[in-house]
Amino acid sequence: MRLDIVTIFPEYFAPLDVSLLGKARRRGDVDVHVHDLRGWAHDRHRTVDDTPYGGGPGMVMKPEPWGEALDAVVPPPSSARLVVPTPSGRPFTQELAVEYAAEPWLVFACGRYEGIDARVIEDARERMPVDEVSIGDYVLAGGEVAVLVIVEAVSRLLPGVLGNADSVTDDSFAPGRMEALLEGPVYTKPATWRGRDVPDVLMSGNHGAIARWRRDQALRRTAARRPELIGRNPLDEADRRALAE
Ligand SMILES: COc1cc(COC(=O)c2cn[nH]c2)cc(-c2cccnc2)c1
Repeated sequence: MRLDIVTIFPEYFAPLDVSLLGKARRRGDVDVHVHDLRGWAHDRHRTVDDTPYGGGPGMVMKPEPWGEALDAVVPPPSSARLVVPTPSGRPFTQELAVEYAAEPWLVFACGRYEGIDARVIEDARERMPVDEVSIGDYVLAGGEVAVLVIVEAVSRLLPGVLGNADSVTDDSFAPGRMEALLEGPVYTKPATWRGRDVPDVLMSGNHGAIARWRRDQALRRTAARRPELIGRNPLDEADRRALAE
């Protein structure tokens, strides 16, 4: 997979060498290229923003540098999938992460200020798929952190990046599973820590009972923290009992 990232803060992406992605890069599974948008701002001050038409606070990113940058990074007629993190985007979900993990080429546009001139997205849509995605209902100063989130969620799904392949299919939001339950509590050695014991069932070796206990914990946690997700899961009698207790 090739990833291109266009930003006015290329240094934001130094962490990509140390995270999960570092391994994937060294293995050659991912090829990351970071580009400084100012490279396509030709005035003396390398200006990338200007005041918004119609007035209002803040600044808007100018279309010309973006147009030239995207033409250079994705030379026509080639096509990549353009991902633009923005508070006004559609929700970035595990399902979309799985979709992105299957893409050969993703290009990320990091917006700053109040956003990017809308014509940049319109122009790009004429020659590549463009997704405006939100990683959450809050406003960041720029898209860089959102790109790090998306790139990490996607790269961990790439074959071989995670040590244990199972842990990806067991993800609570993995679309492969019939459900979207939150992860329940997890434990490791020591068996007793500060006077607190690991639940006996997990020490029992009874894999049926362990699976039941884990599902009950996930159901209860989901009902308590994300009740809106419960309805997405087919519940059997045992599930309903667990929720009723
Ligand atoms: C591309 O246009 C953008 C991008 C971003 C950075 O992304 C996020 O904030 C985000 C991404 N998922 N969740 C939040 C911020 C704005 C913006 C809008 C209004 C006022 N101030 C800033 C516009």
